[in-house]
Amino acid sequence: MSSNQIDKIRNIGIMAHIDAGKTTTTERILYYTGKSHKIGEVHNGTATMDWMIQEQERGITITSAATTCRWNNQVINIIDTPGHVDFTIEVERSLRVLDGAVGVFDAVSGVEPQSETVWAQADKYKVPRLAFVNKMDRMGADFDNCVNEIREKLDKKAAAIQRPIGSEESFNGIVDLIEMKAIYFPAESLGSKIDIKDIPEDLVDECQMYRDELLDNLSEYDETLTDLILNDEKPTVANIKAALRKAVIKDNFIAVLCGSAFKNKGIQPLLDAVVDYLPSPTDRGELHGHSIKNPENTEVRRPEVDEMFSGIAFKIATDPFVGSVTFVRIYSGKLESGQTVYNPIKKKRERINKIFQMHADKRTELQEAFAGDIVAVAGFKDTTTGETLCTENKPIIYDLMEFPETVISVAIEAKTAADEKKLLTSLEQLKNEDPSFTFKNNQETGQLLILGMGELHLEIIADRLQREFNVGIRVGKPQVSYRESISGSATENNIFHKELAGKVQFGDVTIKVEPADYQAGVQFESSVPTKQLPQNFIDAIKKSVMDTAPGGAMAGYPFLNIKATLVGATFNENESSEVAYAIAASSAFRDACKKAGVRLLEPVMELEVVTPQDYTGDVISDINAKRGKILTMGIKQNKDLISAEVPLAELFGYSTDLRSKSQGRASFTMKFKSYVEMPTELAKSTLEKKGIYI
Ligand SMILES: Nc1nc2c(ncn2[C@@H]2O[C@H](COP(=O)(O)OP(=O)(O)OP(=O)(O)O)[C@@H](O)[C@H]2O)c(=O)[nH]1
Repeated sequence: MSSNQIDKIRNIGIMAHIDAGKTTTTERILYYTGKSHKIGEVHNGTATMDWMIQEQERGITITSAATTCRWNNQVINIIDTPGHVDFTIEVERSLRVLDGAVGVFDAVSGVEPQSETVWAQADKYKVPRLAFVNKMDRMGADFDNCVNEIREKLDKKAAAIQRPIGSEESFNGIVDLIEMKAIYFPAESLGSKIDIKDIPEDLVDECQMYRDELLDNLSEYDETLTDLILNDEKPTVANIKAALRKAVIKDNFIAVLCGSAFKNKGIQPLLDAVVDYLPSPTDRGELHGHSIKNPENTEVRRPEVDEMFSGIAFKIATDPFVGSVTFVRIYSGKLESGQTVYNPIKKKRERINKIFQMHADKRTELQEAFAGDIVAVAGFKDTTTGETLCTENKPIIYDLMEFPETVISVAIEAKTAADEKKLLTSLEQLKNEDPSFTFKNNQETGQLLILGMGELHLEIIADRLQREFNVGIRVGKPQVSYRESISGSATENNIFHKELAGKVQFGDVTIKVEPADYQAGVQFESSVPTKQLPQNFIDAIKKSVMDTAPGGAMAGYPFLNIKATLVGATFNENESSEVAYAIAASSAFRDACKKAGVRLLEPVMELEVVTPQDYTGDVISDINAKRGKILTMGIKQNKDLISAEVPLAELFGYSTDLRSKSQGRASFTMKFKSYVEMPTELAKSTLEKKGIYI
């Protein structure tokens, strides 16, 4: 169903907090668009989009699944993303390549913490959105509260374009505020047939009021609409739709819809809204990237089929039938099976052996694919997540995506020698698929550590190793993944001048290190001019510093928040060698860090607890005992809402803790906030428990 009519494509993501109903909504979309003939349900493990065994067993989405369907003559490519914070990389990489998104909210819970995170991710990539307030059938559903929370918590201009008819058990339809019609979804037809009627009399005034509010909001974005309103003329449905489309696409205005995916209500109007208001790839405009020769120069591509090919590889997965496949969003030009494309970051050619359109874990082979399409490609060897693919004669590099820092580790060991053999290649494959996962050898203990975003993330990795890759492993307890940083500035020189491989080699490097205020590894700069030291030696120094950084200088944890500057170097015409500069750079960098004072950093989480008031006191004193800091207190659904920052080290097993403290009535969510310096004595005793003495 690939389309070379690019303005008829919508590439959308479905995103939200865990359990808001993303997968259920997507399953209904597949059913009503005729893509599937039976409705799949999350709770009985039959959802098409949750195809992994771990997803079906747990009723959660772990990996983002892609599919394609048609609605009103348009092609909609959909990516259903996970809601759990441990799988945030899936949301990040999907949003990087999507043109629009539907944020799903639970009508009872409103805007939850993970919704705030995914909305911030969508803001970063400027992805226009619609909001779907789901679960209107649940007790306590409150549509207006949800609209207000979108405005307040997500800081968005938003207005309802629908009103619910009835609520909770009696929720049975919606009013379309643009057409001013009531829409019902009779249960007998599983919602396939819809009845359009006049608005119930008791709702007419209320709906008129909300329609006026909508028009008021929209007049800011569209002069035609403003003129009509000022002249007391009635805008047509077409006028309003045009203004809304403009507002959503250009200014990130949020149109809010409602329904109940589980009860089959509200899905067809949501699909109409996707087509009417979310952008096609053309609406997103020209694409800007960097030139390969001079990264300061901009390269531009039009989102058109007759333009040079360009795309982004945003996901690598293992397909049981095809092997490794790379998901590619095509931004310009077209791809043909058998063709070769260029990866300008790896400086490698990649062959397109096969092109597939994916439907969760099923696939249809295509001979060609066009600008705007999202496809999976078999045959790539070197390309990893986030890299650009383009034509070799005029390369372009699109901005890379950001990958989150790992915060937790678990030691694993192979059960048998045969398992040992398979373990490293399996871990390599998992790492290739998932940039938020990594593994390494713990230098002190010799143990193999797997590192990731949270307990659930690593639990799923361990489970996949055993079941999918058939590797027998023993798994240790989760441990905090610490970082090292420096508390001041220092400069160190190192000279390497020795015989190596039968030849005297020379390298002289002076490096300055200073703390940097950003949550990323090490940043390298050179203030040495290339007439003093040729560029290839500066490159070797940079690579050596970057390779040294993950090993730290105190307890073997990766360095974070450090700026390293090459401030001095001498050159020896006959003896200078890249290896010698690399060796000198590694020592100079580590020594400078030690001189500057190495500190241990620990991950701190943002914790939100919702608890009945009876337990608030206990919950707060427990947070204080865990070295936590209470940030704010509020009310949510008649319960106390406590926001705090707590070190991850104190939060292992918190769900059991909180359950017993509140007799199972309090709930919590947490997400990574930042790495923070540990008090010296605590850092010392933490490391001593690991057998490291500083
Ligand atoms: N009452 C009610 N329940 C719903 C509705 N939509 C979904 N659910 C239920 O809510 C639970 C979570 O739904 P999912 O569709 O898995 O939610 P999700 O957002 O995809 O969850 P994750 O992908 O794991 O984050 C399931 O048990 C659904 O059956 C709804 O409209 N009303």
